[in-house]
Amino acid sequence: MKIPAFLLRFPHHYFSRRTCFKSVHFSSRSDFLCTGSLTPMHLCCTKQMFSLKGLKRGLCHQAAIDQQVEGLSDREQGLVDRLYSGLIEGHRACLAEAITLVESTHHRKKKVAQVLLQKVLSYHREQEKLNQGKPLAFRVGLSGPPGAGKSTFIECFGKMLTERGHKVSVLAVDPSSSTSGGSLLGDKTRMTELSRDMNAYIRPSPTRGTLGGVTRTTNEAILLCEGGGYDVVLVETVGVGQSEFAVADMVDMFILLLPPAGGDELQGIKRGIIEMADLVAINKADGDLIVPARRIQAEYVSAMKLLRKRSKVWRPKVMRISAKTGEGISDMWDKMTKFRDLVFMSGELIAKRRKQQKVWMWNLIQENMLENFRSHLAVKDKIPLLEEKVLSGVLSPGLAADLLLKAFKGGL
Ligand SMILES: Nc1nc2c(ncn2[C@@H]2O[C@H](COP(=O)(O)OP(=O)(O)OP(=O)(O)O)[C@@H](O)[C@H]2O)c(=O)[nH]1
Repeated sequence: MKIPAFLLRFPHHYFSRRTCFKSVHFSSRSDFLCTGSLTPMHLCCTKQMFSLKGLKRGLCHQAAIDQQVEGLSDREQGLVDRLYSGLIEGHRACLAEAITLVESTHHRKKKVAQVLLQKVLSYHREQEKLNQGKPLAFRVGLSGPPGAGKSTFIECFGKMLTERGHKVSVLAVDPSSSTSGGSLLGDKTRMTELSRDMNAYIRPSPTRGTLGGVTRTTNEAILLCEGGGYDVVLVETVGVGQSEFAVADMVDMFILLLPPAGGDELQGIKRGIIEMADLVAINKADGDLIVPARRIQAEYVSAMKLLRKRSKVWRPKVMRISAKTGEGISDMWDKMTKFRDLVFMSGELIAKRRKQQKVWMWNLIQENMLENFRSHLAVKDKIPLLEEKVLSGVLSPGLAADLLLKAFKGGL
């Protein structure tokens, strides 16, 4: 489709008319994510603006931002400007406020948050260009069963990094709270010393919402932390559910922290998560636990040899550490930076981040679609009825799903 010249010159004019074309070409749209021009949330919200095939990249991008900005009141625009400059100047209070904003489920606040994120993304791109394309921050996922020593480790590891001049943020993802009503990570006082450190920022995930919601806000919180100058972003999760898979999809490196305990005690840990690990750290390798820690290390070394190779330049490592004594922590950081440098130099890091952006966008679409489906008037009342029929064996799940989907499509 040929784009009229006046549209290229006045994209505002074009988009403000809310012209919406039916055709949707997602593959070309994914480019916006891969180049970091848009956040997946932004693209998800404004996808009707991208339906004109072949529209120039810069034009779409700018128009999308402009339209979002245009929709804001002066007060909202003022808030975006204040949070943005505060964030870039490194004020922790602004970072905290900005994360609260992205966590909000309020319609207006969500919109304001997207404008802010968009500005932060533009800032990122500029900074990364200055940094020869190297990412501003190292995103690290940390998972492990309850009691493995995650908080003790983060405290020790975080302090070591801040002493070396790094700025560290810790985002604790705990979606268990949304299903069980209790919080595994948020309830107790954790990492007391690190939380007092001015070069560290610790944030528990929201205690409400679905895993999808938590995933979105964590991804966005990562961007904000990076905008705030944190060069190491640690995303912590309890390794007993689905959250660790979600976290593995947001980070550059995924670390599994395990206690020196055997198979039975680690039943909660899913096999799949071991396959995601770039590094397995057997913690508590001190005192009487040194011997079992060695044994567990050997077991994991042989188990991991059997796993499919995920990187051309890195073989997952298994090492022993003690978060209590600090033994092995510095060596662990050396391995982590080696990993970061190797995957960056090989191009794997950038490719991984691009892929993650796409996964993030599709997760958002999936989540939104499902939410629309469940709350749609044509379906809402039928769901419990059909669920009941499936449970009692009167209807097959396939037929029930067909009936619901038909009702949904009919109601569109
Ligand atoms: N001996 C020894 N004990 C440790 C070490 N790291 C942690 N611990 C102990 O293990 C227990 C659990 O540590 P936490 O840091 O709270 O573990 P966690 O994984 O954060 O646990 P949750 O907060 O329940 O998820 C505490 O009693 C720690 O003192 C270590 O390196 N050596």
